[in-house]
Amino acid sequence: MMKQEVGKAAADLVKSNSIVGLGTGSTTAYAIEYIGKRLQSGNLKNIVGIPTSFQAEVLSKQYGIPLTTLDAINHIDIAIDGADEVDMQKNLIKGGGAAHTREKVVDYLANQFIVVVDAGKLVTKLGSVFAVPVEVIPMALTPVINSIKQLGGKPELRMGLRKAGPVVTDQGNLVIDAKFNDIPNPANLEKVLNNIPGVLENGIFVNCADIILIGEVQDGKSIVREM
Ligand SMILES: O=C[C@H](O)[C@H](O)[C@H](O)COP(=O)(O)O
Repeated sequence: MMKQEVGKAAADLVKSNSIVGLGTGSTTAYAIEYIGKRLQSGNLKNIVGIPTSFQAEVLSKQYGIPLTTLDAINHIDIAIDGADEVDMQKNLIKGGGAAHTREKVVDYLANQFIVVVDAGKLVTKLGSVFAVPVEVIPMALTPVINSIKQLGGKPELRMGLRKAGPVVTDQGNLVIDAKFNDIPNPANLEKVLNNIPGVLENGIFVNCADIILIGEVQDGKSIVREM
């Protein structure tokens, strides 16, 4: 319910004649659904979406949102995406759905990036609950795992659910979930992780989010507030 409300609130921020980054995950899925409904009802006109994953592409097609690629456009007006953790400085951990690499490309390009979360995603210290997803090319798996250990992280290869073996990303790579007990400097860890040979991208997003929309229950009612 909270996810639905916050997804709808974000969808309402999309204006006609705009290019929209469409994020990944269960919360953004509601935003995509409502954008589709607004198009259908004529309340929203002439938008084109840039999907951040195969999931976003499938959902957008299902809800009738026309899509394009980054080759065909020169800017993104607004992007809507979920997050796994949000700290007070609007730093994020993303990639719970293994989509953080494409999400980072699209979300950073957007003039306005709206994050949609429920209140359970808010943390005082980034990394205190969630591990940092690190997308790695398959041949580099072992050296990257060793490098993460040297950085003080606890790396775990993400395994599939209802699929034997590891999760494979939309790019055909693997995901290591790296748990750090403390991330004193998220911007620095983002750079250090991306500097390990064989790492494609990690899920720390710094200086990217403009608006955080938070869904929560107050007095038994679902409400949406801005951070
Ligand atoms: O890779 C997935 C994304 O970063 C999602 O946006 C993130 O995991 C949040 O997903 P959800 O809204 O399902 O919690």
